[in-house]
Amino acid sequence: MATIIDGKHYAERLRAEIGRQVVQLREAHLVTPGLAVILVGEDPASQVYVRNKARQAREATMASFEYRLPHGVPQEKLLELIERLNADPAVHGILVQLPLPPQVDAERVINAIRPDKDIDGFHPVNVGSLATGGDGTVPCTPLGCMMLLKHHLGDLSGLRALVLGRSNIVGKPMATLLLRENCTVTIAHSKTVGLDEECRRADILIAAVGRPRMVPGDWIKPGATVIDVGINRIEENGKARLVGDVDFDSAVATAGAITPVPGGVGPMTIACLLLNTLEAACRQHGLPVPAGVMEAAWG
Ligand SMILES: NC(=O)C1=CN([C@@H]2O[C@H](COP(=O)(O)OP(=O)(O)OC[C@H]3O[C@@H](n4cnc5c(N)ncnc54)[C@H](OP(=O)(O)O)[C@@H]3O)[C@@H](O)[C@H]2O)C=CC1
Ligand SMILES: Nc1nc(=O)c2c([nH]1)NC[C@@H]1CN(c3ccc(C(=O)N[C@@H](CCC(=O)O)C(=O)O)cc3)C=[N+]21
Repeated sequence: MATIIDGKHYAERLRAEIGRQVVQLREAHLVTPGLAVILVGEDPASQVYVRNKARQAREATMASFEYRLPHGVPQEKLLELIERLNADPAVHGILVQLPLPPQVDAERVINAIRPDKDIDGFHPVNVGSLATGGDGTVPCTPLGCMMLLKHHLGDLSGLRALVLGRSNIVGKPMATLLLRENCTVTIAHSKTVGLDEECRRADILIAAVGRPRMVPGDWIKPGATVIDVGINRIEENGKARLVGDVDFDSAVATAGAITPVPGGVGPMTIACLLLNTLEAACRQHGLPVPAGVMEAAWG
């Protein structure tokens, strides 16, 4: 039986430590980190995430600003709002919830965010920084996955990692982070031939596909560490529920450790968003970025 990696618990501890750092920052330097979240349209799943982000930011005593724009909002209005937030000294982090409706060019919107306020790490400046080993913002979901992996495995050097999915927000930055930790990295996607065999070679399997329970237990190398990023809403026995990209019930018998859905990567994503906002606030005020936050939180 696999060890269940309790992302919810780790995220709670991390948020508590971030909260302590926020209080120190305010007491020592009169700075309150501010997070602005923009949601376009009424996608129910996005509404849940945005609500959770705002609530958890406030719990960490950060300032939270929420902007809800109608589905049909013209691109110019969205760009104007970003310009305003770019210039607002109370806002240190700006997140535009993806996906965006078709009349909006997501690339243009991301490019409009000031790179030092891009707490998602999606701006090309931050993407380039990650690729070349710089210290720009790392995307929240891969950062959260990496924290769980390092805490569980310690040194990742020489391990074979398979990243299933190559999106800009999860798969690609995840692969870059694993490479930085000296893993031997394979990236698989919808055109990959022999996916089951690729998976069976992996000591670390990251699933970020968006297909409910696509990875069965017999694709998993015995003892492997499995990080399930997928968040899929399905209906089962007449009830709505969330499942990952991995078939948890069969995977738990083969894997050495596995993250559940819900309660795995999702809560870590939000905790890392708050961490990125705290760090952005420090940088924007010319203050040192708090070191060892994860160690302080988890011991
Ligand atoms: N827990 C969290 O915090 C977060 C969870 N998510 C979840 O993670 C999942 C992935 O998200 P995201 O990266 O944005 O998704 P995308 O849809 O952007 O990317 C999906 C990737 O999976 C690949 N893929 C699709 N079908 C298959 C298949 N049958 N076999 C192999 N590869 C396949 C695609 O390949 P190709 O490139 O060839 O099309 C693509 O690279 C979703 O469930 C999403 O909800 C996302 C962000 C945060
Ligand atoms: N610009 C941008 N940045 C993102 O980081 C971003 C985005 N857009 N668009 C959508 C995806 C998805 N995402 C999640 C965040 C938290 C949970 C989360 O907290 N999940 C809980 C369950 C929540 C529930 O019940 O729905 C869990 O897994 O336990 C899930 C998914 C961030 N994303």
